[in-house]
Amino acid sequence: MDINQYWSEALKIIEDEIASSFSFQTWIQPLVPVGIKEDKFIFRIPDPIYKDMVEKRFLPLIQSAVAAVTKVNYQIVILEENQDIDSVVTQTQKTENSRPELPQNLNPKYVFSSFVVGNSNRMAHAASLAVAESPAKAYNPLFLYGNSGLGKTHLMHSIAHFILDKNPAAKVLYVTSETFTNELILSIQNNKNEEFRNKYRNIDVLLIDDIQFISKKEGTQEEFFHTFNALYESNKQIIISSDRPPKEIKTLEDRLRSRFEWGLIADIQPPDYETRIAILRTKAERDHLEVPDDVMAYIAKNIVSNIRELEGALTRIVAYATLTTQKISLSLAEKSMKDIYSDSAQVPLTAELIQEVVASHYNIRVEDIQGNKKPKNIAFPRQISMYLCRKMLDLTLPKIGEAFGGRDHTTVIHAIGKIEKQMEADAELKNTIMELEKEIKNQ
Ligand SMILES: Nc1ncnc2c1ncn2[C@@H]1O[C@H](COP(=O)(O)OP(=O)(O)OP(=O)(O)O)[C@@H](O)[C@H]1O
Repeated sequence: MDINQYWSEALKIIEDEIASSFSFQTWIQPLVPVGIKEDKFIFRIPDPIYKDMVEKRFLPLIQSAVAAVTKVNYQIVILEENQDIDSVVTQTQKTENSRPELPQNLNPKYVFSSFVVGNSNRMAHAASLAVAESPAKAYNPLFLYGNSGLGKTHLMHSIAHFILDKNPAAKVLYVTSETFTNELILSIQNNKNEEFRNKYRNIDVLLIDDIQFISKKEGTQEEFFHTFNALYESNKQIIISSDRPPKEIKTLEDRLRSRFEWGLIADIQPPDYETRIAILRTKAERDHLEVPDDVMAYIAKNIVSNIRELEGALTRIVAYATLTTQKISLSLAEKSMKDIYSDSAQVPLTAELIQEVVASHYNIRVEDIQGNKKPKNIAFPRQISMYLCRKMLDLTLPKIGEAFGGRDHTTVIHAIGKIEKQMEADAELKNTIMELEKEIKNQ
């Protein structure tokens, strides 16, 4: 078994042990196993703010699950954000292992061959391929934009894989703008600005995801401006993604906006019906699933604007069939999707909807939930709303922060952690939150 297989077996054990599936999704699923070195089973976590919480609450459980699967009592190590995997092993092993490793934050499944091309993404796909084939020669920068869940990250990782396959020595760096910001702040705090600059300016290809989040951060914009110039002037490729085009990113400095427009801007639109069906077919084939055509058609008709949700619906139907030991059929699909999609066709599930329901329950105004006021009678419902947004919506932490008046993602994670902990101790609160969740679903 390889490390990923070990981890997927261990995950099953952990999932059985953790009572709350939400805790499992929030704290355990983001862990990415990256290597077994000597007596250590090593993970990376996409956001450093999770590390502390995972170590405090779940380390013994992770350790025993890994031991049960591997039959070895590994020490569990979660890497620090900038920590290199080699820094946790001894010198002897380092020399044996000199082959460059794939950047750990690239998803191996996000490659060009698994990307389904349709009218909605043809241009973005062609531009990405051109950039991957001739970095810094075709379009520089390449700016990809589109709504959530439409394949921007998939295309960016595909470019990185393609370049690395052709030239394993290429220095390719993929980061989210959130990581860029966090690393910049850390470098300032620790007086390591030189190191930060070396890291970001000494590369061949920089891919930076979700750039819209630097819009309110002047210091980050300043640093990114210099990073951009240094790379561009030394003829290095820059690829940027955002949920909107440069001209719609508010409070972005003009000098950055104009640079983003220097190269090629390509948008990704929601897929048409045929592409949605093709994506579902590809997924079913890849996962060796037998899914009747009418079931595919049912999913593709109901989920139109987000590919992550499209794939999620298929997964849900397959899971439902397995759990209830039935064959996948149209009626089973209808039943399994009823909870989420029946009424939501009229009122889409959004952060605003969650804020409205919570505000009305606590008798406060939605604007207060979204605003900055600190009294407990407002701050507490706000934290509950953040928790529910994370639980019920497919939104990243920065996107939730944005829905609450542009708050930082650390505030969101703090709120989620706090509400989770209080729910464990307070059955009444748990009940209230479950009722709110039901009410939101029934809107
Ligand atoms: N054309 C496609 N073919 C196959 N799978 C796709 C396609 N587009 C998106 N997907 C899949 O949909 C999911 C969401 O895509 P991705 O994470 O790239 O979206 P995104 O645009 O970066 O969203 P966000 O802005 O929320 O980060 C992924 O699992 C991805 O593999």
